[in-house]
Amino acid sequence: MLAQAISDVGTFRMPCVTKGATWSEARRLAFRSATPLGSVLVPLEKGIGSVLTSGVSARRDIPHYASSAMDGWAFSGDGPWTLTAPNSPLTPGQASVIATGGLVPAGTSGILRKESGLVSGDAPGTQQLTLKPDAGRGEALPGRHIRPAGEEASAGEVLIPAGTLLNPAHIALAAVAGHDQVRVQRKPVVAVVLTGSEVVTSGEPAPGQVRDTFGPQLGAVLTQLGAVPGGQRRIGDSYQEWLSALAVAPDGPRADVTVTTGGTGKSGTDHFRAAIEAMGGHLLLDGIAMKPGHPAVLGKLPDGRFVLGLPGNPLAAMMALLTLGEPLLAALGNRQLAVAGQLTSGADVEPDPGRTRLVPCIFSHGLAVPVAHTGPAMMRGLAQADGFMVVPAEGVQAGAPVPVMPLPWTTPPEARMSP
Ligand SMILES: Nc1nc2c(c(=O)[nH]1)N[C@H]1C(S)=C(S)[C@@H](COP(=O)(O)OP(=O)(O)OC[C@H]3O[C@@H](n4cnc5c(N)ncnc54)[C@H](O)[C@@H]3O)O[C@H]1N2
Ligand code: MOO
Repeated sequence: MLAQAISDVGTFRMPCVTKGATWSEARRLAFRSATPLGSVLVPLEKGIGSVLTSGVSARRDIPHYASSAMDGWAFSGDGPWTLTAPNSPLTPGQASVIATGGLVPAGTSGILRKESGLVSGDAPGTQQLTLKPDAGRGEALPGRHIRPAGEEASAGEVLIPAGTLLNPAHIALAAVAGHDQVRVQRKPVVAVVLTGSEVVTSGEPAPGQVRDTFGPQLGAVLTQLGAVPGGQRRIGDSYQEWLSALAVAPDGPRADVTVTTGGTGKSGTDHFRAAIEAMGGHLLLDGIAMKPGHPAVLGKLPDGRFVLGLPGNPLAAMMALLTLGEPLLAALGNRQLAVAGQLTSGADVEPDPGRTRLVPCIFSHGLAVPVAHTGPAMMRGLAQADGFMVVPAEGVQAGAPVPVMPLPWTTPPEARMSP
């Protein structure tokens, strides 16, 4: 149940934390807690993958001059033609050598392709150009093989409308249209703080240690969720380390969101809540009635930064990221809140009173089929999955509809290539 979002404390209205939200409430709360970041001008190549906020128009006609579409000769009037120096105006009966893309001289009627013409004589000024007998019909007609100015676009024409998700071809078109920068929706910058003195980053961990599952994947997942990775930091389990990791150096990079992993529980080494409070921040949401990932926390610091606390258990953390992080980043990036789709359940899933279960599954022939190895500390099931089922507390029976969410890296089934 959603607790009240604001409570009165004396004459102040203090933000109040929502505890134990349902899965849907948690997503909505995360989405509503943020407003879109502004737009930003970026160099062309940095705009790929961003949403354009100001349309791109042609600065002038494209192409901006009439050019030759072939290697050969520019000619004027009917042949035979006397060859003159290239790049000079032509009068009827004259022709001059031109290359593909060359500026068409004034007075040009058309372009004769190299393979369609014959040059006789050697002395400059006396060479004659004639049409080869086997040249195709119409090779010397007016306008032949000329790319007229403005053929692709007229000056002022909108080439890429605002709202377009920019791909490399859009960026090339913006360059052709004379632009050096594009105005795009700013993406949230997300810093990551990985906690836990038992976490090792290479090789095989000793008993009591765990191999880091977050460092290698979070940058990519955050990028797929529309964020710009803003650096990773690793700390142990002390409160002081938490405080200094969440503090921002005055000249350091500014993140919009900091994601932490671990430390969301209630043990002596779990400092998320205390650190947020000590820094003058507040919690927006503390815990979600879901499994796995129930200890997930969302807070906000006085500098406006959001802090998303993911549980340490690997699958729990990813489900928490997709539950809270995905809507938060969507709101900051000016995108819609994604809603669950619906498939038919391919298996019975038992009731679990009071909480939603997020069950990694594959999508196959319209069915959502749960995968094995989906304990909160496991990654094996998620690595096979296309998405996850959002199973209500009362469970779901095989053959019944079930809400599903795709994983950020999953290609929609209709877009998959056949082998
Ligand atoms: N008494 C209770 N204990 C626990 C509860 C509870 O309700 N009462 N909830 C359990 C659940 S559910 C979760 S999830 C975890 C949340 O734990 P924390 O967020 O405090 O995380 P840690 O305790 O630091 O670590 C938990 C687990 O995750 C492993 N871990 C941490 N970082 C990494 C990493 N980078 N790569 C791989 N694995 C990592 C860590 O070693 C622990 O095994 O609390 C339960 N306990
Ligand atoms: O977040 Mo825990 O499953 O619910 O591991």
